[in-house]
Amino acid sequence: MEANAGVVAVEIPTPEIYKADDPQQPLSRVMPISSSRLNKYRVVIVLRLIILGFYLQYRYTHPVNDAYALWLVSVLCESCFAFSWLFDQFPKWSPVERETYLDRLALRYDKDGVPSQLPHIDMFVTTADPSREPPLVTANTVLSILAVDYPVDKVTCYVSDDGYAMQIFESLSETAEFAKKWVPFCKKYSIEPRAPEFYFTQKIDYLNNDIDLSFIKECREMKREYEELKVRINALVAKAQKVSEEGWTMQDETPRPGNNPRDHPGMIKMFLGHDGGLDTDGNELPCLVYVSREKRPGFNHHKKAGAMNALMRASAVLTNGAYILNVDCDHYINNSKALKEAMCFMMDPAYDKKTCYVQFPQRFYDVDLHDRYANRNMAFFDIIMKAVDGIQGPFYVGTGCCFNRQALYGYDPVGEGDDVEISLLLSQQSFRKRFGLCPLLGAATVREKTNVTALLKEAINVISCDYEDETEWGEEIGWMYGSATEDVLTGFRMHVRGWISIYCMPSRPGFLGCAPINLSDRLGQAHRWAFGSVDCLLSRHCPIWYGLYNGKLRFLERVAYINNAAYPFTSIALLAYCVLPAICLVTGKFITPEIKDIYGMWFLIFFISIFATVVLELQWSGVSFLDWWRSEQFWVIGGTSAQLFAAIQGLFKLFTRIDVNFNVTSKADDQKVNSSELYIFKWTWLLVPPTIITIINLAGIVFGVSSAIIYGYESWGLLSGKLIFAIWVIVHLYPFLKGLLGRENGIPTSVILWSIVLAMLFALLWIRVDPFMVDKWLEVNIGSFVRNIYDKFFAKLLDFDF
Ligand SMILES: O=c1ccn([C@@H]2O[C@H](COP(=O)(O)OP(=O)(O)O[C@H]3O[C@H](CO)[C@@H](O)[C@H](O)[C@H]3O)[C@@H](O)[C@H]2O)c(=O)[nH]1
Ligand SMILES: [Mn+2]
Repeated sequence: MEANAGVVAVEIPTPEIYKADDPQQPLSRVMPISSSRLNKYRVVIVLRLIILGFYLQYRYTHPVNDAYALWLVSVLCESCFAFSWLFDQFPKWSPVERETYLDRLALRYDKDGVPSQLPHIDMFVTTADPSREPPLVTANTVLSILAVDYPVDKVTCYVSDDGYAMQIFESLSETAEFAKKWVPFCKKYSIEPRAPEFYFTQKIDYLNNDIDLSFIKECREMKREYEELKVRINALVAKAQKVSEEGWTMQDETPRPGNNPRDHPGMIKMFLGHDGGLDTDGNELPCLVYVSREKRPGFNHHKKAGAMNALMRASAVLTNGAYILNVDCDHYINNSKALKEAMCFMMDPAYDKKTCYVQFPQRFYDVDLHDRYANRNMAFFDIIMKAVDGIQGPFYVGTGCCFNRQALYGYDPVGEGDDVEISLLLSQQSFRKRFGLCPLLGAATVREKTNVTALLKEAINVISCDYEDETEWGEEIGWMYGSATEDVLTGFRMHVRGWISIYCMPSRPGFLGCAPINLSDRLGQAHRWAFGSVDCLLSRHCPIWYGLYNGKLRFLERVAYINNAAYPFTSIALLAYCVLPAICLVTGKFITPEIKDIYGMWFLIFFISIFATVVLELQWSGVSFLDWWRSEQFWVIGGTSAQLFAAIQGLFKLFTRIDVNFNVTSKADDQKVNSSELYIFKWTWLLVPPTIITIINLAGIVFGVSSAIIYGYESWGLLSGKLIFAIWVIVHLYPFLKGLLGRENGIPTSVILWSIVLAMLFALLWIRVDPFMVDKWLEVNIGSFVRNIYDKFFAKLLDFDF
């Protein structure tokens, strides 16, 4: 400013016309997070690191002599937390946010009146269990895809049915019919979202003046049609309850071979598309392909990853889209521009040759108002993912992710001066060893629409059980096998090859899915994730050293992956730490010497620094305090249950090779927010440790307070330290308790019995620790305390002179 003082302002020539179709213009932009905020955050991180050093130094040099074991355990736990904090914190050094320019994309590749230049996208939907994943849920997802805002001949929707379920198959055929009316309606009025169940449950303001009368009429008509579709799909579900042994008869009266989901031939059926009939406006619709891969006993089908690989080959044969976008059956497209959003990155010259995937955050439609079990997972989706996006890219989280097909084929990103047709480099022989016998895989050629019968035959061939024998599917290419969470591993392999990924967060969420609503489903999911992580850490893909030799995985990205794989192990320390306050309260010992000297200061400063990092982190990420607090609570709930078991099982598997199952999470077929489903759960072993922790801490508080009142044997400073410690634990476990007690059927007797047994064991243990105190306490309690009360109140009452 000052340099310009007194100088006549020079007019800066404005560009004649703003050229959005200029190929030099980027299609997206990194929006660095306000540097003043970020810098404050970084300063506080460094301060916290220093303070942590002093704090730990004090802890190590000041053992509690009369409670050495307590002190040692607590110091070990604290060191473990400090260590895991480092791994969690440092990848968050330079988070980013991004912005896309859809208008530039349209001007450059999708001008009105000319054939669209946008690339072909194959959309994959996976469903596995018709009893947990209602066909209506899948139907809605499929409709949102068919109606997506993208050239119809450039989208194909593949549905993988791992349950080989008639109700899924037939409801797809109903859905295809309904799409002929639904898609033109969506496009005509540009409605959002384009999944009818969710469109019709949102409030439509019919009284708004701007609203078109013909819209009202058509909307009512569509709603009626959709209700009819629902009735028909529900009828199919009901019909499927009674299945004969010989198999099904399909709608067109041809028999369907077998009905055993574990033993059946591969099946593909195409609906809509080029010669599948036009919609009510006379336009073509995207092709919809039902795929149920072959299943035979004795084969390892590799769960979801196997299904994805089968789809990848089938789609390579039939359409060979350059990009693949996969969603779980419950994750419908909520923003019809989502595909174009992804293309803003994939088509951008700055990114196109090195971006393996564009990941959207997982968002949910059915989370209860208070998000009791941290389903929204904001600390992950809005903090960690934005942070790794600033390094080498977000993790792949299994759904709402658009892949570059070449990256899935295991190729390296194309560098400067590299040959684009990489597949040509492979000899015939190594090609077979890699991709199997089908010659159509691996290359980037567009499929002709003719000759569909021959292509279908080839597609059936590539989804057979033995196709992958002696190939690199699941090992080097496609979705990775051998992990309960194939997703993170698949993305990790790409990052190791030097690809980058991108996090795409349009303001209207791209996809919405169904979160597990009750505690047992939620813990089951947390368990599968944690087990997948542990498994990865102990496998040959261990992020600590896997791919170190080629040096393409950036250091902080590696740290983030290590943190993602190792976090379940902190649960062992967490368990110990949550039991400590109870032990402290009943034994009268504490993990620190007196809180009064310099230690008290470090302790306080340390907590302030933790609080400051949290506040600043919430500030740059825009996450609310409540969301953060829910994640924090779930860290303790999941840590003392799901993750703890996963960590133990992971170690167990290392020695015994026994795997865990992929139990599909149940999906409700409407928005059952705050419904009774929230309270339904099955009792599992997962619930034992947090239940015991709560009980013993509550008992400890009662014991500690009462004995201090009567007995007054210790300093109030130490007592309040212990109480805060115990309350900290209980407050974190509160949503868990609510889930446990709030259920409709009451606590199963087995839980109560086990709790009593374990509480007694705990008491015995404690009596062994300090039998003298027990006697003293009992005497005091039953003796003087009761007599005191009697003396004070009761005796006075009796003395009352009538
Ligand atoms: O043998 C199987 C098992 C599962 N699935 C499908 O996999 C998807 C994910 O299953 P779900 O039970 O919904 O798991 P979530 O815990 O909700 O899923 C998250 O975590 C998984 C990894 O554990 C990822 O694969 C998912 O994409 C991600 O949404 C569903 O569409 C299933 O139909 C199959 O296709 N075949
Ligand atoms: Mn899910």
